[in-house]
Amino acid sequence: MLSAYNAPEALTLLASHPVDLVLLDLNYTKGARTGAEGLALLKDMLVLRRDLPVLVVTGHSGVTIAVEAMRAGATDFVMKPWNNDRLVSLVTSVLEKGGRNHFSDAEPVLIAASQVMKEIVGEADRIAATRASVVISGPSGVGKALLARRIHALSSDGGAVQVFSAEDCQDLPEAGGVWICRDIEALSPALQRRLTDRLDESVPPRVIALSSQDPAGVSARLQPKLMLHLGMVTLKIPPLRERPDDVAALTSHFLHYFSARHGLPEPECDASRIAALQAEAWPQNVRGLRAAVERVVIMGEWQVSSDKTAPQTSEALTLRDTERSLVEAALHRNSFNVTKAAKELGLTRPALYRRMARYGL
Ligand SMILES: Nc1ncnc2c1ncn2[C@@H]1O[C@H](COP(=O)(O)OP(=O)(O)OP(=O)(O)O)[C@@H](O)[C@H]1O
Repeated sequence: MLSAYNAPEALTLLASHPVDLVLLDLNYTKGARTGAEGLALLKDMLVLRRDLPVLVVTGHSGVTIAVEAMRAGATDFVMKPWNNDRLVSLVTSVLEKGGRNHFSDAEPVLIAASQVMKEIVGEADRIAATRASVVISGPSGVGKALLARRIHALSSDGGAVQVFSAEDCQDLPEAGGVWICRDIEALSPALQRRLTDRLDESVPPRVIALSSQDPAGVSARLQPKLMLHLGMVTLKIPPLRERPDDVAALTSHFLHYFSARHGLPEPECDASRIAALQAEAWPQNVRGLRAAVERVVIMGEWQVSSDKTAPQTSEALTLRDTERSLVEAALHRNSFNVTKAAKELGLTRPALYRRMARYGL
């Protein structure tokens, strides 16, 4: 049996262990009475594991909130103070019925501890149930694809989702439904026109467009008619270095997750370690932090500033920084004429676009 005392802990356990059933107190924080926190956690758990049996336990907030929880996907509820025999028989019958689908359809957990991420996730959840298209922008590795999958998971389009990249897209998908399109700004003018036509149809696909450009960069590169459809809702995820609260929460999540996944002990992590991680630049954002923490788990020790890794990191950073400034300078010299800048840099236009997207230029 596993116990968690707050939402991030519960989600981490769920992502890293084969859980058959959850018993969820709808007011798990001392003094909480409305049941709102329990309902929010229930929703997050069901995003992670659509078929997870969850029995909610409710007292103060009464039967209305229990009914709301059932509507949101809880399997059943028990009222406080509960009768032990009834609870045991309920648990047994749910376990006997339940399919044991532990990991197969599990989505990675989306951790949002900072205020800014909470607001973005709140907005994403709010529009998830609609058919609105959305643009999610933010530098590489911040979690755009993860947020897009969450929107899909919470939407009523339970069906298949088509994920494709505009960069190597020769044609649009035939089927409708939900389309997650990476690097939307790289869509060719012809495909932009075709996409606009599809979105004008009576049953258009729902497009979740992702881009490493900021919203202004996206609208500068897409045709105005297409932007009218896509730009209805824009969510901008800031780089990880601007979200220290998320660095702390993600580190503890990944430590736990990878320890369970690799069957290894969880390395210690104190406040000074977290402070050091919060001071890092994280050029690859959450993707970089995730890989760094997995490495710590596998190696069994923190080597972030060891002799072996430090030079590699700084060399990688220097190369990256140099490339970024070369690309930026060439673009400025050529007044953002991509054809001329690409020629000057000895790159093809798509290769330059890729770098511009990578560096958010
Ligand atoms: N808030 C988060 N909580 C947990 N994991 C996260 C979070 N954000 C990102 N990740 C993880 O970081 C990795 C990168 O995320 P994702 O692929 O969604 O980023 P992206 O912005 O779409 O990147 P790119 O633009 O390079 O495709 C994934 O493994 C994802 O699960």
